Amino acid sequence: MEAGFFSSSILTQDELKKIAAYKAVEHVESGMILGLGSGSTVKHAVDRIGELLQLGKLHNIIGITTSQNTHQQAVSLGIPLSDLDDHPVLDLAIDGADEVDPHLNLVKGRCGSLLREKMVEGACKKFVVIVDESKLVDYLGGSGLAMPVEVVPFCWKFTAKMLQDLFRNSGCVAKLKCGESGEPFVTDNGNYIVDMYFKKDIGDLRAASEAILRLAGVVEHGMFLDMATTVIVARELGITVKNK
Ligand SMILES: O=C(CO)[C@H](O)[C@H](O)COP(=O)(O)O
Repeated sequence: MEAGFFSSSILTQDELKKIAAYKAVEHVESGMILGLGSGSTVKHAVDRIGELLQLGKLHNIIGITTSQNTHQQAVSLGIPLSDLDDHPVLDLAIDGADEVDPHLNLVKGRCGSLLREKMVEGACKKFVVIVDESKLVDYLGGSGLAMPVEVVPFCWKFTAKMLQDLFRNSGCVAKLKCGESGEPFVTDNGNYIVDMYFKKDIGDLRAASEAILRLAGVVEHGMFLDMATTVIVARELGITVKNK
């Protein structure tokens, strides 16, 4: 584990995200096939990669994006893009996370991009996760915030009830993710998201993952187990880098 220290006073959460993002971009080398995650933290990393390309400090990068939003951002910055069909093995992916546990397991997908993120980040040799310290938890689900599951729209209430029943011992409440006007949030893949909230630790994460994926209406869940190779945490007192 490495640590670095800032000399400044109080930093905003967005400044911490930017610090983690810039640190992650230090892992990017010319010629890499790069997975570009989604969300407000990785947005800073994508901006920085675009800037380094324009300055001529990086060359021949090919990005593979995990959401329409990141795709649009990368296009606007002139980052050359491709996809997993043409590049099934990536050198590096950079992405944020909603929760990070002490074993570097993650909850991701509160922005709704978990399926493409899991496909892209599962295909990379190195996966660098960037977070501010608010994302650190003792166990997944421990923030009390949503653990997202992408489900097919067909009879989503049935699937949500099955998910809730699966984790009744952990006090699970499953709710449909909705937009600002109350309409169902629709993913880039045309699916819905059911958010699970837990009152207690769900215990064996592998068993939980397998049980969720066995439900026919489920497309993918937001637990990223044993995938991150490095987690960069920006804290008020400095950066911490944790390696697998
Ligand atoms: O998994 C994600 C999107 O699906 C994001 O990485 C996660 O939600 C963190 O977002 P942010 O960087 O905005 O805090």
